Amino acid sequence: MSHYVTPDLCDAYPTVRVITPMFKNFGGRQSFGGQVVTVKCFEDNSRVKELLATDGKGKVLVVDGGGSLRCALLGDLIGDSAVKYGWEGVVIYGCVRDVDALAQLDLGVQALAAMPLKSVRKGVGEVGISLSFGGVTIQDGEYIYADNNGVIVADQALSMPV
Ligand SMILES: O=C([O-])CC(=O)C(=O)O
Repeated sequence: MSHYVTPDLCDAYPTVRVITPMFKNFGGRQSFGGQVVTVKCFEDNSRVKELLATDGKGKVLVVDGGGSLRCALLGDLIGDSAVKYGWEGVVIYGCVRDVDALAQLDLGVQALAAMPLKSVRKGVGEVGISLSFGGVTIQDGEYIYADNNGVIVADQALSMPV
């Protein structure tokens, strides 16, 4: 696990794309980053559950949940699965629940808010497509870095300046 400081990355790589500040840290990792896997789903976390039960080493799942504040797309059970499968973290343009448990996990989690209701699971959602939220477009396979200062996207892997 690498430690990333997004202000230092922004200074070192002026072309990074900075997502509009709106995410909060809910995970046990204060800083995380990796190669992006994209998923777009609205109030249905079927794809999130499936993906976080596949190998995630070096990867961050980026979920465009349409900004819905009406249900959570991730909780402690799916969070446990993400840890088991080696994911670096999850960035959710939407909500999470079981936040006290998420805070104990060796996983980065950034989302808009906590929400106690679960989502439906009807198998609806698209994987690997281009996402746009927070003023930024994110492609599957790009790189994302997050800490308590913000969330940034780059088309190449970044390393901390020495
Ligand atoms: O099961 C869900 O839909 C979300 C959740 O609460 C969990 O991951 O524990």
